[in-house]
Amino acid sequence: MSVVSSITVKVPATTANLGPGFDCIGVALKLYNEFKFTILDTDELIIKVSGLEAPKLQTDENNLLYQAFVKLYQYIQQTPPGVKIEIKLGVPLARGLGSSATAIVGGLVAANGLAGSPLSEFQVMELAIAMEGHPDNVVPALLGGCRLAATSHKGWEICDIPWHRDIIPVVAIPNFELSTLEARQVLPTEISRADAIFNISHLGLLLRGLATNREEWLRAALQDKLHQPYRQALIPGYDTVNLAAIAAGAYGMVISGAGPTLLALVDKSIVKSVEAEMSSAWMEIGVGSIVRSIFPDTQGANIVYN
Ligand SMILES: Nc1ncnc2c1ncn2[C@@H]1O[C@H](COP(=O)(O)OP(=O)(O)OP(=O)(O)O)[C@@H](O)[C@H]1O
Ligand SMILES: N[C@@H](CCO)C(=O)O
Repeated sequence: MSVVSSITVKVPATTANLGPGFDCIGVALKLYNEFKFTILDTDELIIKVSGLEAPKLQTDENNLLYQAFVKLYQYIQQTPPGVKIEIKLGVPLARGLGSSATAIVGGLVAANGLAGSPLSEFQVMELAIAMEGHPDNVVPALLGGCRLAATSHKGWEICDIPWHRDIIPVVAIPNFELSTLEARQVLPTEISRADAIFNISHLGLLLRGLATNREEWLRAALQDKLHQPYRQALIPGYDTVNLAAIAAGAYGMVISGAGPTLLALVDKSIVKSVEAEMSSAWMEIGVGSIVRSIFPDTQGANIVYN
């Protein structure tokens, strides 16, 4: 086991659910947070944050990245060392782009690397799922690509989902936050059989649509009855942006993760017009936003030893 004293981990943003795949599917995106951990010879905790929305992050032991770091040391029954953490934020916070998953995966992967890799990637993934409470962001954040997670007698089965290269995600990120906690509180605890059948069939269609880029399948597949109907009211302008995306030719629009970011899936030939229409739709009702296409990331969390 080689133990190092400094490590940098780069972790991608993710978009979870993709409409009907609530709590089980997500895809990594080429937008990153970078975390550098340096072990100190005192028991101090120093956290420095730079980049997007840096002042919003806690810089004490309540910081989620640090909590994940500590979690791994507790799991391997070691005392966490004093550490300096330098955070470069590229993923906006509490917008439905998996910022908390980057922190959980980043802290666990860094601690595992610094401790000499006592845990396998699968064990790190299990810890990450337990911390986040659902697998759909942390799994693609760790492994890259589009991933489906299902429970099994062994714990989890993870399946890589083929993604046709001409399908481009366009994200419309508003200038307000929505915490996952709040967006989960509006969901019903029970659903009807009809809604369950609706989502099972649409998720199946989505998997084939993603593999083939077949227009009529994707146009039908991005619908959902488990979470989006209840969350739309938390996102001002949802209907306006949805209509604009569809009118511009997107296959469909969904809530990215728990929101408030809205995500359109688009054939590469019309990306620019969908970006422009979604952006002006939000502007019309006075919501500032950043709208851009972001390609899927295939690498996942990436370690750089210093
Ligand atoms: N890089 C980070 N370092 C430490 N904590 C972070 C970091 N990024 C996010 N967090 C914590 O996670 C919170 C956001 O988590 P939340 O689950 O509400 O949103 P999200 O992960 O961005 O969205 P979603 O889960 O819907 O994709 C932040 O308010 C912050 O407390
Ligand atoms: N599947 C999760 C993703 C956000 O963490 C949700 O929609 O609540």
